[in-house]
Amino acid sequence: MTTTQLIEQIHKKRSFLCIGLDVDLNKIPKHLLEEDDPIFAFNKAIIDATHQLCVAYKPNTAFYEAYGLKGWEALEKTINYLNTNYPEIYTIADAKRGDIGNTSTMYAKAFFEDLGFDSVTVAPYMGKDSVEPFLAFKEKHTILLALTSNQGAFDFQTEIVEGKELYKQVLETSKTWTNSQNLMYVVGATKAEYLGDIRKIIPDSFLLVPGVGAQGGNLQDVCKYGMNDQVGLLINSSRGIIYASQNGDFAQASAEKASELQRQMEAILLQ
Ligand SMILES: O=c1ccn([C@@H]2O[C@H](COP(=O)(O)O)[C@@H](O)[C@H]2O)c(=O)[nH]1
Repeated sequence: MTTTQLIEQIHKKRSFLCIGLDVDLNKIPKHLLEEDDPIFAFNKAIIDATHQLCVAYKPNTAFYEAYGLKGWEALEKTINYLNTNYPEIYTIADAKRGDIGNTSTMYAKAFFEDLGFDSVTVAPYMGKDSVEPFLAFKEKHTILLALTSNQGAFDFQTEIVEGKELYKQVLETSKTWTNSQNLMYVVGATKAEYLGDIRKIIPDSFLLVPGVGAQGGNLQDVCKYGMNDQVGLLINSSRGIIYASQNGDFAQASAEKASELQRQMEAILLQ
């Protein structure tokens, strides 16, 4: 999906919500454990109940890799289900990859060609030759970790290196890479006060913003400092939506949580 198509979907649905599909078998309703593929059964129910309220889904691959082959198969079934039934939905593989060039190429093939995701998250710290193999896929987006939502972001990302915070160096340097127009960036909702500075460096890029809900980030603050005239934000919530209930009504409960965020987004878009 192109950036233009993503923006069209945001306006059509009056939503820039991304729902995180971080499936933990200890947290899903017990009756689903009797299914052949409980992870996919859970995802399918959540997707069917929420797809009109969001523009994107973001499975974090850790939650699939943890279950070995069955987990990877569930991930494949989930992305196939989305691409077949809801092609208007933007898909993000939150895999945080990045390695020497030939290895990055194989990661890019795995997520873009084999699985068919629209985008993948990538760590920037191995530099240009570790990220450009992802950017070589011109129809896809590469989402670079810039300023993450966790406390550990202050260990390195905000450290001053040669007079400038490291995350700012990442933003500025990444703009010089081949096909950098296909970059998006991860900025945690818990770091909303940094968004003003971030927008000075990358005014036009889309930001994937996790950390609303369970991690305490505030939607209004993120929009105040991070929204641009193309919206430019995908706000992710995972646990806050998908684990709204552990009972038979879990899908409906997730839709209610997603709807709460969508209504707030609609009000912000109308301002
Ligand atoms: O800086 C980051 C980067 C990625 N994440 C991921 O987003 C979701 C957040 O889940 P919640 O349940 O809504 O807290 C999860 O997959 C993280 O690994 C992040 O939180 N922060």
